[in-house]
Amino acid sequence: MTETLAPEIDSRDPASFPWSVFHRRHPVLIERVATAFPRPAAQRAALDTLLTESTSGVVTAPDVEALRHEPWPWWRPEYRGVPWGETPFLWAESYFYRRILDAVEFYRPGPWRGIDPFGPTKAAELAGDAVDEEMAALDTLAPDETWDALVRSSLWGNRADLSFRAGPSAGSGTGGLIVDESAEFRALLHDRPPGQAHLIADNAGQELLPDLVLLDHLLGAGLATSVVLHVKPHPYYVSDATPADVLATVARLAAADGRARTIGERLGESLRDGRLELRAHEFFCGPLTYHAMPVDLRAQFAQAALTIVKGDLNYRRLVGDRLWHPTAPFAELTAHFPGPLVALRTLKCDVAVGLTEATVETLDATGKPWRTTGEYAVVQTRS
Ligand SMILES: O=P(O)(O)OC[C@@]1(O)O[C@H](CO)[C@@H](O)[C@@H]1O
Repeated sequence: MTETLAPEIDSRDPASFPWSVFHRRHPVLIERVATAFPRPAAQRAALDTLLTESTSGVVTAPDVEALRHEPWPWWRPEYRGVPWGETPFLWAESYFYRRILDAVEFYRPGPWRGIDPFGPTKAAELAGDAVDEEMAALDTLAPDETWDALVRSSLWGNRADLSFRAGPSAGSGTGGLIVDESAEFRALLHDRPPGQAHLIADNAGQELLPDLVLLDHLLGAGLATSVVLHVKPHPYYVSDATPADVLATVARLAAADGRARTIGERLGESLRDGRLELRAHEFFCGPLTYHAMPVDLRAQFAQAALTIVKGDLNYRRLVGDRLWHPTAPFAELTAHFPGPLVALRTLKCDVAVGLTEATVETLDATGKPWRTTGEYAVVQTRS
């Protein structure tokens, strides 16, 4: 049971998934950030220093100059001098991404201020064929399959996370849904009076596009009176959606043909008339779980008819970044979250909860990793 907290995940074990994130994914990521733009040598050096420090050194304090321009309220002085792997994985990853922003002078007044270090990769994905295919597929949907198809593409869009492509563990096949509460999700919207629906976004590109289409559907089908889309206020994890990414995605839809264009134009209208509201709370870029949500954000979800929580990182923050037993009850672990919720998540880290004993046995019996490959997914609800 969950009365006692399971161990918090860290990245000290070289055989662990979090270790591979720091030692295999991050070098690829740093190289990409370093070369995506012709950066001055000082930025390249700062990125290299960060990589060396986070793989074989100890945690150092954030740059004072950077903090003057943008505070990072989550700095923990007790971690100074500690090997990165011995700090909580959730904190360490978050700090790593903040340090990337500092290395590329994201907050420092000057020419690099506000330039998204992941912008080129996100732009390439948004311009790519996969997005064209997703948009073209909208024209083939029969009305009676629309809901299921939109939920499916929002869910599996999470698998397309760009950080995944920086690592070796992306599987090719799709394992499938290992918790499927799609019917409960549907009921939460279809069998209740419509209210304000919220969606906590995850990645830009192939994930954000179907998220936006889903929100448009909620409005158009009368399943929500208004919708709120929560994104990161600034670049965070490699492919995380920012307000600029939302606007680019709406523009991409509106510039397409067929149904995608209609949806894009309608989303633009909804942004203008406030039926679709974009919010970007600073907390979304912090290393804390949602148990520690500030009161203003908590109040927003408390009055929501439903909150859709997207992706792997949001899931870790929702249930806690801990080595829970995979049968630990989802409802119990998310009881702290105000209001009804649904999690749409492909599994890309060690955290797994809410599975049945039989499912765990079947997955374990495959003899292959199932928690971290993105091949499996869950739709989990709590009313
Ligand atoms: O939240 P997302 O985009 O679904 O997934 C993000 C994520 O998979 O990337 C990291 C590894 O790079 C994981 O720690 C993390 O959970």
